[in-house]
Amino acid sequence: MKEKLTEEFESIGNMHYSANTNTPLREDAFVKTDDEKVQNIQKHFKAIMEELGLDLTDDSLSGTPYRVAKMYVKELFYGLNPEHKPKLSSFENKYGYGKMLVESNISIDSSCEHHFLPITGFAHVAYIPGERVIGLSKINRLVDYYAHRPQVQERLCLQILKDLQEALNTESVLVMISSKHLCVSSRGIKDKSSYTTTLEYGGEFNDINRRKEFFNCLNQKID
Ligand SMILES: Nc1nc2c(ncn2[C@@H]2O[C@H](COP(=O)(O)OP(=O)(O)OP(=O)(O)O)[C@@H](O)[C@H]2O)c(=O)[nH]1
Ligand SMILES: [Zn+2]
Repeated sequence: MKEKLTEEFESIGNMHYSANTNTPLREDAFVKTDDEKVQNIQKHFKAIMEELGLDLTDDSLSGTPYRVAKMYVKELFYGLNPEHKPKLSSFENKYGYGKMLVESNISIDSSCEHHFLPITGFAHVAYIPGERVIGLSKINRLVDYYAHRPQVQERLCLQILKDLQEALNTESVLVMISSKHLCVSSRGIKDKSSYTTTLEYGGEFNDINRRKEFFNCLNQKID
């Protein structure tokens, strides 16, 4: 089972890119269960808090190592466990819809792998169907899955793009992410106003007119 999961994880969408966009993982990444990971991280985080001089006998602090460990494994980083990868059910494009579909304002809640601080913002995804269409919510679910790993925004963008290209069997997919990195706004340079936009695409989106059409769709307001 564990070997199978590792294989699955490593084979994620190698179809269209020679660059390796996989999240760097240790070989033993799937040996321990999530509950074992929570137990171990709890001990390590207790040591960090004690090193900072905090008194863990205080009843407000005593549960924090467990809370943080559970939050890492089960709330912030569940996308490291391939068992949580959504099934991207696709359907035959019987109706022959052939123009652009845009799923916009998909919430991004991710974490920066350099500082383990939040990345928050939105993803906008577009594709031009061939023979297959995909359930709309599966796009949001895929974004959510890859966001819940320690990330850099460029790789997050590519991981979403590659899986959608594979599921839809077309290169004509575009993924745009605009987000704020707390590691830029709340520490270091402490720039509160800047945000980061990444844009990756293939197929028909190489045509500037297709990308303009996409940007026009983003400007539509429905409420
Ligand atoms: N390319 C890219 N860089 C990121 C992302 N998230 C954070 N970073 C950057 O990663 C870099 C890490 O740089 P270092 O110099 O090793 O770390 P640092 O001393 O904490 O850097 P400062 O943030 O400049 O204080 C910083 O410039 C971050 O802004 C991301 O998603 N993509
Ligand atoms: Zn960071």
